[in-house]
Amino acid sequence: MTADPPLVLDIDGTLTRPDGWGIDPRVFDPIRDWEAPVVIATGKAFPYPVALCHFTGIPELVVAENGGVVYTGNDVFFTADREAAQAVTEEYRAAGYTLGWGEEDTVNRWRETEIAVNLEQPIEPLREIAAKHGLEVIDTGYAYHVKDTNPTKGDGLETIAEHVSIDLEAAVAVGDSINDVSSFDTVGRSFAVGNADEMATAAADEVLEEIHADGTLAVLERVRGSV
Ligand SMILES: O=C(O)COP(=O)(O)O
Ligand SMILES: [Mg+2]
Repeated sequence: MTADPPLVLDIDGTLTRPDGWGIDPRVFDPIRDWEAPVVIATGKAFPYPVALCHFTGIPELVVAENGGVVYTGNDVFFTADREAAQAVTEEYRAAGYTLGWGEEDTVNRWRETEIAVNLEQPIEPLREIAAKHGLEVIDTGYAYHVKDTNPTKGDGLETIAEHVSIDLEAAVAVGDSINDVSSFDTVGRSFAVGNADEMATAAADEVLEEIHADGTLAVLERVRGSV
C-alpha cells in the first residue's frame, strides 16, 4: 500500500500565482485532499497561515514568522520575542526611515516575534542597526525580516513533529527562498520552485523548471502516493 508523504509548504513564491502575487486557486483542492499532514511554514505573521489552513479546510499545522511561532493544532510555541526587533525598527525609524507599510501596518500588527520591513526601504542601515542588536535581516523576496538568528522554519517543523505524528524523513518540502533552507535540511526530500533564490536553489534536492504554484502542483503530482 502506498500513501502520500507529509508536506511542508511555504506560501509566498510557492503557492502564489505565477505572476508572483496572491494564492493560486488551483492549490486549494489538492492540499485539502492530501492524505497526510500538511504543514504551512511561512515568514508571514501567525494569523495568515492559520487563515490559509482554515479557508483551505485542513488542520492548523503552522510554522509562522520564520519559526518564531509554532502551532501544533493544540499548543502554540513562541521561540523569540518581538522586543529586540522592535528596538531595531525604532532606531531605524528614528534615523528617518519607515517600515513602508503605511499607517495601520497589517503586516506587523499581529507579528509576535520579529518585524517585517517593505522591500522598498533601504536595507543597509537596517542591517547595520540589526547587527548592533545581535539580530539578522533576511530578504525573502517579499519582505526584509528583522529577526533573532535562532528560530528557523526547520526547528519549528521539529517541534510540530514532536507533538503530532509526522515522519520528517518521509516529508516533502517546497519553497522559494532563504527562509526555506532550514525546512529543506529538516525533511527527507526538498524542492525549490523555478523562481527560487540562490540559497533555496542551492539547498534543495531538486530544482523545478516550473515557477510558483506551477512548481508546487508539479511536485504534488510527482510525490502523491510515493511513500
Ligand atoms: O513573509 C515573507 O516574507 C515570505 O513568506 P513565505 O515564507 O510564506 O514565503
Ligand atoms: Mg517564500
